[in-house]
Order: sequence, then structure tokens, then C-alpha cells
Amino acid sequence: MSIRIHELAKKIGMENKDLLSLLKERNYEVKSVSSTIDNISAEALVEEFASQAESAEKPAPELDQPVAEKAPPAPVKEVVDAPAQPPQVKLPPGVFVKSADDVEREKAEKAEQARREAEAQAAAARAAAAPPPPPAPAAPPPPPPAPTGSSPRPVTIPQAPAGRAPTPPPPPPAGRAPTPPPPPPAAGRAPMPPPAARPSSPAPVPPPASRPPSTPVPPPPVSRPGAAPVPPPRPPAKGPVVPPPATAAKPAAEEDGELRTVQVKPPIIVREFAQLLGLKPFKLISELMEQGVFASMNQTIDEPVAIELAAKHNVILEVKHRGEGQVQNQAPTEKDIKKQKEKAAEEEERNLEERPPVVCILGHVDHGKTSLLDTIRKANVVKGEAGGITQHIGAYQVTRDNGKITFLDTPGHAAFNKMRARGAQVTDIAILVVAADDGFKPQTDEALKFIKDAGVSLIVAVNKMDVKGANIDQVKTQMQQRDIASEDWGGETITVPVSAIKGDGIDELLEMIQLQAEVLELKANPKAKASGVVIESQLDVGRGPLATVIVQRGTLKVGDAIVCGKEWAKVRAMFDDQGKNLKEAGPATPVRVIGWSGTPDSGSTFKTVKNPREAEAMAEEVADELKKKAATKASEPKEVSVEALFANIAATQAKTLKLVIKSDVYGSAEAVRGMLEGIKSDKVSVEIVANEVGLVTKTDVQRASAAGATILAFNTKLENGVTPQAKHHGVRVESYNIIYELVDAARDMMADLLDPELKEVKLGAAEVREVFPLAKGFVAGCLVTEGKIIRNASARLRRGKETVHEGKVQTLKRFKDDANEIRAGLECGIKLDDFNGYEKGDVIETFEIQKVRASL
Ligand SMILES: Nc1nc2c(ncn2[C@@H]2O[C@H](COP(=O)(O)OP(=O)(O)OP(=O)(O)O)[C@@H](O)[C@H]2O)c(=O)[nH]1
Repeated sequence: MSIRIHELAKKIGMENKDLLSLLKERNYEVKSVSSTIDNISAEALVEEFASQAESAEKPAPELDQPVAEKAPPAPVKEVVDAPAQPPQVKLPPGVFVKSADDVEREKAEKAEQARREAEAQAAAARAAAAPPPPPAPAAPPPPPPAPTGSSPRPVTIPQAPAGRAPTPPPPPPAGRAPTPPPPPPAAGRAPMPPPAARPSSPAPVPPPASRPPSTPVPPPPVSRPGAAPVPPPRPPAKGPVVPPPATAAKPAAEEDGELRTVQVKPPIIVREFAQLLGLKPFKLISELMEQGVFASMNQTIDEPVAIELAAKHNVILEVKHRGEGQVQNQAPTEKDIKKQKEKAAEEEERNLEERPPVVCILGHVDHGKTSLLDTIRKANVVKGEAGGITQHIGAYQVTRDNGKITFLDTPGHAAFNKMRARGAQVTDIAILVVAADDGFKPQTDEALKFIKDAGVSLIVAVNKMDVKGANIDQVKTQMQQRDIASEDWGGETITVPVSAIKGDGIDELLEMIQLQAEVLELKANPKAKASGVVIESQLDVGRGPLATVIVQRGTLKVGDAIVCGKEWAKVRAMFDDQGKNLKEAGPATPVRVIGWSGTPDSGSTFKTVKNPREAEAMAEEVADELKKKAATKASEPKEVSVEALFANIAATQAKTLKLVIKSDVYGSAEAVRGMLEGIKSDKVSVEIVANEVGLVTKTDVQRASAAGATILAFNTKLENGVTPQAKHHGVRVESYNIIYELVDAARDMMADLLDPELKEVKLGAAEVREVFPLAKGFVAGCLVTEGKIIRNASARLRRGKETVHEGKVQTLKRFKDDANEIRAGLECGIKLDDFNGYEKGDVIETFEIQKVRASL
């Protein structure tokens, strides 16, 4: 920041050109009145003039003092020798100017008495204030820079910034009238503080660095004449120009030399810092300059500089960083992180509470999983299920005297392997159901593998103990063979014989579950933010996307914002397995949550976040990431080997069954896809155009029509108007409630796409018993031994294993009459076209070629 010279001149009440010449004298690089000087120098000048004005207003007695006592003697002479035409300077109002002659005259008039008085006064002052003024022309060393507060402070003129000629101190130069406050130069002379105790060559005053307060070199000529060693006591402050508020505003503590503590938050701005120290900004700037720091009022200074400066003013500076104590604003160290973790772990440990076990029931199809759960819940789920197959994961909670147990109802069909695997991952205890009359089956082993891989506790329920062929020993033997020997057979696996239908052993089973849970010491922190796993999700026509979740940690509340992969939810409502509205759900509680952005994937984890906005943003991020991944995968260069080329050609020639699948729930959709993708065929492939949950809509029909696909609806209904629209577009829509029926239908559809195969169907056979000559050729007299012989049917003549001729039955006679067909057991005459070489014992077979559906 800078100020133009004419503006500055106006400010200090001086002629433009006078100020210009003064500045030039002081080695400022200024050319005209529109040149600029920096603000710091300008402020110093303003201050300088303000002080002069103050001095000029001092009462008469001061003026009466001998010149020698107010200024060094030499300058007096200089006044006499001053140039005849000094620069015309306009003093600020209130300043009156006296020439050296005036002073002389006045002195003469005052006579001896005044002189004596003055001398007496001076002597008294000398006696009071230490060193007598040296006779030398140079001003005596000023008091140390540290403010004393008790004596008038010399006003320090700040130096010009580096690179610029420093503003010299005011002691008057030779040849120019000094301008001590009282002794004014002759009228018309420049009352300006002459530039110059400077040498004639304007050697710059050493830079600030050379003048730290500690340096023993006497400070540069910073004192104005008014600060002469024996000044009369200053009058009290009169106006805004004097005395510098820096001193006036100093706190009492500092005046007393007491330390005070001041807190400051970075950034430390010069103006604010000056206020804190009770200094005028320019004073602070000047002190900074003394330290070699050049900063304007609005600039900031470093902490160490500020601390040092503050110390100079008896101030202990406490720099308080923003966010101090708030860990998140600082980069935490490893130690911090460790501490935080330890603290969190302690907190977690303190808040841990017992929670119900989460149990899943696994086993082979029809071994009685649903019946078992049904008996436990005392509700008949089996009857409501199409085909008696559990088709999606549900989760339920039962309450016993000594606590709750959470059950996951995992489906039993092979199609639901994926879901079953997930079920095992959420659970603490797995019940492996084995029918006592059937023993271990492939799916029992598969389930056992899931359980082992998931590392969950195992309990074997040997079901159908009421059935006639029940053989628990066989089951226990199979258990032994699989390294899960039953407890009573010397192993560790709890084995409970039950009958889901009769309810036998159910109590014991539940007791065992709770006993096992006790051993496992299942605990969770209900005070934490909720997190858990999505068990199942579906799209409900009325309520939108729903998801059954199990809270694993914390407590989920209505209104919470949760995020789960690319979906998020603000929990609008929660229901338990009885359809009861819940406000909150603690650890191990299964709840159905409403308020989702879409159907989250079953098996994925969810967590609570700060607010819906955050949840949405996080979900969007995941969605974007997934999209990017998909795009990258699509753009990856494909293998172009010859084999790949042929494979591609084969693939394009291969037939494809295109399907749009709509299911009731997400888990079913996945299961259907899994089953369809499992159909192996080299001739036809399955392309799933869409696999979604919800009703079959008109949009689905349009999509299927465009893709040439068939719609398979599983456990779901058709929206109104879908049937006529599908008819119109020629789209086939098939609905199923049983997954294997759906799969069989898909298999047929695939086969239908293939060209039919030609199949030879044997119609009959006849043995040649005689050969009769005819006018033209021969005829074979035969006995029909099998089926029937039909005229014009395709026929072949076999002799032993050899086929001698193939043709058609040209003539067929019963006795002498032509016949269309002759049945087994009857004799007939057969003539094949273009053949006459019949022999006794030959066999004539007739057959037809039928088109049959090709197999996959
Ligand atoms: N006698 C007798 N029959 C049972 C028992 N448990 C189940 N059943 C019958 O076995 C059949 C299959 O039972 P579900 O409970 O549907 O078997 P599941 O294992 O759930 O079958 P999926 O859902 O197909 O995997 C049903 O007809 C039941 O009535 C039992 O303890 N005793």
C-alpha cells in the first residue's frame, strides 16, 4: 500500500512541493507530487509532524529556555547561516514559528533573571535526570527502547523499508535550522524537521537488522530534538496527535513491569496484535522493522516473532491453534490413533451387553427345516408355501423364559445355496437338520461345508424321529465319518433327536441352543451406531423396497440414515416378524425396514451414518464406482486368438433363449438366475435380459418384445393390462410358483429353439417265407412278425446283419387283393420297389422318419 505525495502533504498540512523536496532530501525516490511513498513511511511522517505540532503548542516558558538547553549548540549557529531562501513550509494550525533572531531578541529582553531561572531549572532537571547533556552536537543517547512508561518516551521514527533510503532521524543537519519544538526558525524558514544528522552523502542508516535493541551501538539517530535529555515535563496529552497512544494505552501490569499473559489465535495480524499489546500499529511495525521484519498492518507475522515482541512488552504470548484439542482437525499421530483405538475398545467393552444368538437351520430338501421352525414358532408356515418349499430367507425371533433366540429361516432347495451360505455367515449357531429316515444327503454335506467354512457352532437335529424307518444310529455313524461325532459317541457335536411334526425334543433343542450361546458369550454394544446385515430384500407394490435386516451392533432407530452398498435409507418404519411396528431394534434383532432408495443386495452389510444426505452421497459413490468398473470391464480388449474367433462364430450361431425374469423377492430372483445359468447345453444358451423383483409390468413386456425375450414370472403376479399387451406384441409370459417347474419350462423353451431331430420309428417287420415269380420280377411271400406292414412305407431288406436293399413297399397283397396294411400274424405278399433278389429267411422291416424335438 502506498500514498501519493500530494495526498500526504494535504494530510500533514504541508505544501506539495515542500514535501516533495523534503522527501527527495531524505533520499526517497520520488519525482513529482503524484509519486507515491509506502504507507509505513507516510505514517511515520504524519506522526513526526503531529509531534512537532504538539511541541509547538507547548507553553511559553519552554520557549524561553535557552536554545542551548533545547538543542545542541551547534545548530544555533547553523540557524544564522541558514540559506536565505529556505523552503516555504506551511505549518499545521496552532503551530507558531519564531526565527533564530526572534529568539535572540527575546532572550535579550528576558534578561538575567530569566536566564538564572532557566539555569536553575536546568540544573534541577540535570540533578533529577541522570546524565547531563553532553556538549557534543550529537543528541545524547536516548533511553533504551524498552518503554519505561514513567518518563517521556522518545518517539521513534520508523525506518523506511528495506531497499529504500531510510527515514533519517530528525537532528538538524549542518546548514539547516534545527526544528526543536520550541525554537522555531525564522519566519519563512522551513520548520520541517530537517533531514539531517545525515552525512552529506546519504549513506543509508544500517538496516533494521543492525539495530536490534540489544546492540551496543547507540541506536541510530531516532530521537527528535524534543526528546532532548532535559526536557521539561511534558504537558498532559491534549489531542489525538499526542502522546502516542501506544504508551498511554499500555496496561498497568506492563507499566509496573509485571508480566501478563495474552492468548492469541493464528494468524497473527499486525493490526490486531498491536491492539493486544496496547500499541499503535505503526509502532509495532517499526518494532518489527527493528527485528528485520517488514510487515504492513494487515499482514501476518510468524509466531516466534510475535512471541519475542510480546516479551519485549512484558507480555507472555500463548499461541492457541484453532481446533486445538479437537483431534479431527489435526493429523493424528500413530500414538494418537493407538490411544483412540484403546479408548474406543474400552468404551466398547464397558457397553457390551449380552445379546440373543442368531441361529440358522440348514439341511437337505424335505428333511423338515420349515416344519422345525414352524413348530418352534407355533405357526404353520409350511401350509402357506407353494410346493412345500421355503423360498426366501425370513428371520424370526422367539422368546423363552431365559432369553430370546433369533432364527433365520433359510430355504432348503439347492437353488438357494447362495442365500444359505449367507445365512451361515450371519449366524452364531447352525442347526443341521438330518432326517432320521434318510440320513446325510448331498445338500446336507454342502450345508455342513458352509457351516464349517463360516466357523459357526454346530448342533445336529435328527428330525423325523417319529417316522417308521428312523435310524438315529445311522445318522450318528455318518456324523462320525464326517468328523463331527456326536457328544454321546465321544465327539463334541451336540445332537438332539426331534420330531418337528410331533414337537418332540423341541424344548431340548432350544435349551441346547441357549446353552451353546452361553458358552459363546455373545455380546454386543447396543449404544453404538447400528450396523448389520441385509437378510432379504424385496419390492413391495405399496411400500416400495423392503429389506429384512439383522442388527449386529448398536441400536437401529426409526429416522436413522443407513447406507448399504449402492442403496441407502432413511428408516421410515420398522416391523418385527409379527408385523409389529418397532421404534428401535437392538443387537441380534431381525427387522423389516422401509424407506430404501432401492432393494439392497441380500447378504450385504449396512451401517448408520450421520444423515440422509451423507448416506445418499455414500451410496452414489458406490454406484458410480460400480458403473465405472462395469464400463472398464466392457472396454477391456477381448482375446482375439483363432480359437476365440471360432468360439465367437460358434457362439453367434448358437441359439439363445432370452428371458426377462420377475420374482417376488431378491433372494428368489438370485436363485432362479442361479438355476437357469446352471442348465448346461452346447447348443442353446440362456441370456437373462433382466432379473428383477416386483410385478410383471407393461414395461417388462416392451423390454421383452424389443429383445425377443420370454417373460418368466416367479411367485409374482401380472400388472393389469399386461396380458393383452403381451399378446399384441407376441411376447410369451409364463408364471410359476415352484422353481423346478420354472426351470423345466425354461429347458423346454431352450430345446424348442433347436431344429428338430429326425428319428426312425419302426412300424413292423415280416419274414420272407417263399419267393414267387411274377410276369415282371418276383414277389416275397411273408409272415408279418411285428407291428404292421404299410403300403408305401419305407422299408429295408436285411439278410442276417446286412442291409441288402432300402426302398419303399411298392405292392402289398393279401392273397390276391391289394392291401394298405397287414398286421402281425398274417401272411402277405410284399414287393419292394426296384428289387427282385429276395431269399428265404430275409427280413423286411418297415419304418417311418419322424421329426422329434432336439435334446439340449
Ligand atoms: N413324520 C414327520 N414328517 C415331517 C417331520 N418334519 C417334517 N416332516 C414332513 O416333511 C415334509 C417336508 O418338510 P419341510 O419342513 O417342508 O422340509 P424342508 O426341509 O423345509 O423342505 P424345503 O423347504 O423343501 O427345503 C413335510 O411334508 C413335513 O410334513 C417330522 O418330524 N415327522
